Amino acid sequence: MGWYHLFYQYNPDAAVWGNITWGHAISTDLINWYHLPFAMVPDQWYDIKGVWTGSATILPDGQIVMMYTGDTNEEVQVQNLAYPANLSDPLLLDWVKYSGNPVLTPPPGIGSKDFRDPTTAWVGPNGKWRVALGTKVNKTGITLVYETTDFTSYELLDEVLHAVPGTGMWECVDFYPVSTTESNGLDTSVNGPGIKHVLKSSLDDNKHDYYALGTYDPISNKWTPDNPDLDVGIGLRVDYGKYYASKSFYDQNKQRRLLLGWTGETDSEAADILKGWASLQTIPREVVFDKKTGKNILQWPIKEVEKLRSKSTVYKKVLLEPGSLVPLDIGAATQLDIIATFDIDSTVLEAALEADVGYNCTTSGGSSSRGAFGPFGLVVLADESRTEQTPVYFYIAKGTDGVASTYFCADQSKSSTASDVVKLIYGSTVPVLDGENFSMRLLVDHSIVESFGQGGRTVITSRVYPTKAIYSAAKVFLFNNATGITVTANVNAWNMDSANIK
Ligand SMILES: OC[C@H]1O[C@@](CO)(OC[C@@]2(O[C@H]3O[C@H](CO)[C@@H](O)[C@H](O)[C@H]3O)O[C@H](CO)[C@@H](O)[C@@H]2O)[C@@H](O)[C@@H]1O
Repeated sequence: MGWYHLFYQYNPDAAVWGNITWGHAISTDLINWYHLPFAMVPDQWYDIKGVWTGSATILPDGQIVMMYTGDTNEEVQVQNLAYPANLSDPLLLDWVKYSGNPVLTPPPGIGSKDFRDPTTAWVGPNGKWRVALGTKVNKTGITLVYETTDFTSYELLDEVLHAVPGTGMWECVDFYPVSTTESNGLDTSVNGPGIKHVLKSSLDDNKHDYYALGTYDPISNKWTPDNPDLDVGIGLRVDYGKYYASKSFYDQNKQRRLLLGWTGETDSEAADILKGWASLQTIPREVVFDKKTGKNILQWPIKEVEKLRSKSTVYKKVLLEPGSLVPLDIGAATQLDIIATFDIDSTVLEAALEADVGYNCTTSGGSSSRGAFGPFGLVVLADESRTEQTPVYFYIAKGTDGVASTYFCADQSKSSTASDVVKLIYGSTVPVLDGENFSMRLLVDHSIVESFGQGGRTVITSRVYPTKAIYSAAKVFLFNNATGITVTANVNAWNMDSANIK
């Protein structure tokens, strides 16, 4: 009926985790939101210690089944059901917990605190619904699958969907198909030729979201990664910054798969308590398979965010000599959408024998550390003298084998003069194919910078806490700190209006 519903983990009592309740917000465009009364509170023995993560499944007859983890009075993780009290209410204000809860308790061999976060259900080859859950046995992260016809009684399938030793507890598992040939998203039950499946897990041990592409055989209920060296939890990350417990859903009206993610704070808990809130939802992202590389997903801010764009400033062919810094005059630079491309003379790169072998964003000296072919990119949330700044950049390294690798990094080391803030340098490699220039898109919004490298092949979410580079004092620069290449930049920057949150 035209509304997107977001249900989220919320503590009504404090800006720290606890008393977990289901917050509820609605939107027609996923950008402007209305907060509604809580959908569910911890008030039953089977969820009194918390109404934890769950997922909705919309059945063919329009019924909505909500399955969620409850933390019981004895701190056992169980799975429960809830339904909208009135399906014809477009706001879905009231939720009824199923009288037969819990519908699932930890099976033999699974710890009572290691059994949570049911996925949206999909239909198996026998017509039965399948639901996946995260768990661990010893240090092996595992996805279990249950089958059901009515969502009230379940059978655990013998085969686990997937398991990866050493990855620990898998939280908020997400499992969905992507088309390798079409650009539209797919409903969760779709499978067949031209389809790969993404398996995503949030690793409790290091609080990062990992994914891998693979093939799902519904007969054996086995998912096999395309590249076992890049398996779930040991390979690609959904986001290389502060980003966790993301979940996707299929937007049937616009035939796209959308991803919502949680970004916590990287300042102190005391600061969160003082300001009275903590954590953000990132701008929703559309997810597709990267047909060019065939090896990763692409994440891109939903089209609707562009409605917030106001004044546009364009810079064409800005020449960035080695060591240069160019201010961009775009007014108050705290709410921005910036797209920038960078061209280099590739013959210089080809002629080089090796450069920065073993480069790593996190252990590098950041944006001020100069190499032959990087860093170059944008500096955002900077004050005039750049005592505070958040650079986002590319860095090209060349191995002894002559192969060049490009890194996409975000450097928070000088993002704030405040002392109680984590200031890491985030990032990873990003595939840049022959003939492509280097491209990035940044969404800047006061204390968050969402950076999308090469069309969303590598994504980094940064939380930053500038004290000087705020409001009209916030500036943007182009920079090239490489010693061996001149870079030509093209930029389109939009100042962004605020979203309406009511
Ligand atoms: O709210 C519970 C749901 O959230 C998830 C995924 O984020 O689990 C989070 C988790 O950690 C929270 O509790 C910790 C204190 O016990 C706290 O330190 C942390 O900051 C919180 O996010 O909740 C469980 C239980 O505490 C813990 O094992 C997780 O890491 C999801 O799995 C839950 O459904």
